[in-house]
Amino acid sequence: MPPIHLEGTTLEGGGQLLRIALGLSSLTKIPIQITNIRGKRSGGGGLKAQHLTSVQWLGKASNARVSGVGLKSKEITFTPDPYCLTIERRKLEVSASTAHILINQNTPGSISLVFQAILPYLIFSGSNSPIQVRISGGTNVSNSPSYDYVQQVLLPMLSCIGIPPITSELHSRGWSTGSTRLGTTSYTITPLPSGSSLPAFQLAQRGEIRHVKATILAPKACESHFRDELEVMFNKRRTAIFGDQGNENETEFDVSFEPSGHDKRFYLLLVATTSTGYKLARDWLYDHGIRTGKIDTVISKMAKKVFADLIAEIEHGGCVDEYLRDQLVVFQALAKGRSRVSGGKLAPSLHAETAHWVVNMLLGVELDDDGGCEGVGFVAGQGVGKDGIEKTEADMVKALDHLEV
Ligand SMILES: Nc1ncnc2c1ncn2[C@@H]1O[C@H](COP(=O)(O)OP(=O)(O)OP(=O)(O)O)[C@@H](O)[C@H]1O
Repeated sequence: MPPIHLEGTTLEGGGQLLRIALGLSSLTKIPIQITNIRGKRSGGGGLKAQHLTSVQWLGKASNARVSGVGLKSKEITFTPDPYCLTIERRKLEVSASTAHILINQNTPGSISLVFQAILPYLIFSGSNSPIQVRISGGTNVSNSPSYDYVQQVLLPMLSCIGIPPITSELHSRGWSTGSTRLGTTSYTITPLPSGSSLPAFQLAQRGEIRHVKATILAPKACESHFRDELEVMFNKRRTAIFGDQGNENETEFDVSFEPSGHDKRFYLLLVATTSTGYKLARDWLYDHGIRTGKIDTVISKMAKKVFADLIAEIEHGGCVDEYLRDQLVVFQALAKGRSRVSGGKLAPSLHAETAHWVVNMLLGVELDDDGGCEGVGFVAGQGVGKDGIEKTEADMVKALDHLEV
């Protein structure tokens, strides 16, 4: 089968195109060729360490032939072994208990984006035992989901769409701001049972906003000022958040604070929970200059902006925020039957459109304007190619145990 060609400058033209394509290729065994990787990014594009890690891991897991692997590489061809029943025999001791995966990055490349790349593969691996994946890199990195976003938004929302619960553990934080620093997190995934599919899911009725949680990571000395600023801001925006009826409940706003360990590390996440249990969020890892004596301005700017962004998410009326919308597309495409994720009045972001394009290229799935699509019904531990033909019957738990890059 000749590889499907994906031009890396298409739409958003960044790393997400590569991650979704690799995840789907590893599962379905459809070979892909990506040219002009991250072709719309400044600095010449190509694979950064974080992307390279994902290519290497998925390549090993699916026993793929990969050409063009290397930092800054602008073109790869990825050909998974169509008969890869069990790559286990290479190095692995099979255990009936939890499988362990270690992924070590030596720069603070986003842990969440590596996780995003390998997650579909793990969920649909057909493993009958849980899989624990431990990844080092950055937990708080610009332009990517923070550890906190994954824990408070992505994982609960995956559970809302029918994916067995995934737990997370933060061992240490890794930062791209202040002095750069490596961190480590673990996730424990219970894959879909071998032979089963993810049933179609509907995120269509959002319900009312019931609660807002703020997570602050900042220098310890700012704690009380940051908390006060958020309280004031929240009280002023109560109607915009909860609507005219308001929500007079005392427990509607929680704030948690963790010292960031550096006077130039500021992060704020706001998560709104709806009456249907959905989560909408916005955050900011402060990435502007911080002048001595101007910390109050930073805090006030952050609180204002993140509240304004959250309110804009609430006002569009959808069930997911802008970021989650693109992150759920791959699961819609793999699910069995017609799934829908309502993004409200907001047009899909360029990232979401890119995700639509990739799933269409690889699986033939088409998303409509309403956020709906007919998924292929991918069978965990097996595989359905674009032609609907079953490719393998991999027992990937054996393959995954102690797989390390
Ligand atoms: N603040 C955020 N909260 C949650 N998710 C985010 C946030 N910012 C970005 N994302 C998600 O991170 C992903 C970013 O993809 P993108 O292709 O831009 O990243 P990348 O691999 O770092 O590549 P590049 O360096 O090419 O931009 C998308 O899935 C997007 O939804």
